[in-house]
Amino acid sequence: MRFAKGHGTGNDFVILPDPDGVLPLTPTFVAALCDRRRGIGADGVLRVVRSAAHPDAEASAGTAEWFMDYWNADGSQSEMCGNGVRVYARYLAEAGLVAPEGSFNLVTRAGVVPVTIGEEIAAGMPMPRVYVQSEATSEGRVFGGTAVDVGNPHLVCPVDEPTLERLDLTRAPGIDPLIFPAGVNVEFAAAGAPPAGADLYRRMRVYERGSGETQSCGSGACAVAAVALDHAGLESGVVIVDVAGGRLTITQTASEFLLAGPAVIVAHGDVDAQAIRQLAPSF
Ligand SMILES: N[C@@H](CCC[C@H](N)C(=O)O)C(=O)O
Repeated sequence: MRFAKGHGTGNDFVILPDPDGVLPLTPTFVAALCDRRRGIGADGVLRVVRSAAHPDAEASAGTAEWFMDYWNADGSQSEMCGNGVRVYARYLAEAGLVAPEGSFNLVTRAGVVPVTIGEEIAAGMPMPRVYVQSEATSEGRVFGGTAVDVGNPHLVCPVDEPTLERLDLTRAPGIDPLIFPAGVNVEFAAAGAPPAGADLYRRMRVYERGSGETQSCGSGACAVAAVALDHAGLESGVVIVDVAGGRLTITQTASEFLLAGPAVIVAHGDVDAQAIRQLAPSF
């Protein structure tokens, strides 16, 4: 089975080219593929499939040719993956499936996302909805936070820099299942001085639903930026969000919420699906 490997600010993905939607992907197979010792290893899987060939995207096939079929490392699916969109776009461009520069639309489970390819890749994310206060718990500490929907669910907890540094995210933070019945991605964010050209600055760590602590989460950075702008009373602005794997720039205007940053493809190869199947017998 052909695959590529790519990442956006250290958020890494196995990319499976499957234009006609014939690969019988299952949660156990995806989890085995993402296993960092016995599989290829990744935070998630991006199946590259035509919208017309996937039941979750058929309705948008007239608007956009390609569908991002995103899976978390544990085999669950999510509505949105901001870094996934950007890495997927880089893959399409390098494979000659879209123009190497310029804009096109990509279907996701959270709707159609406009993407612009240049040195960096920018995704026009769904407008965030900042909706309720909640809490996360970690190592017996309770952190107040704000729930944000960016197509997928997030809980953004402001912390100071020493706390951010010390947090143990090897275990999932506790969350309120009544507010987040389908789980939630939890971001911890510390404020700092904005670099030139930015209105606000945050450093962020994230525990992703279905993947654990990752080096970056694009939709999480958007959620952090949305809360930062909201708390600052700004309806538009540029927010720089630094993550372990690099820097993301989020720009809110009256009509757009843009997520921009690097996205690279680092490898192409063949994976032995039979060997993966032995880890995941139901494939
Ligand atoms: N890393 C992604 C988000 C992936 C999905 C998330 N784990 C979820 O379950 O919602 C990003 O870059 O946005």
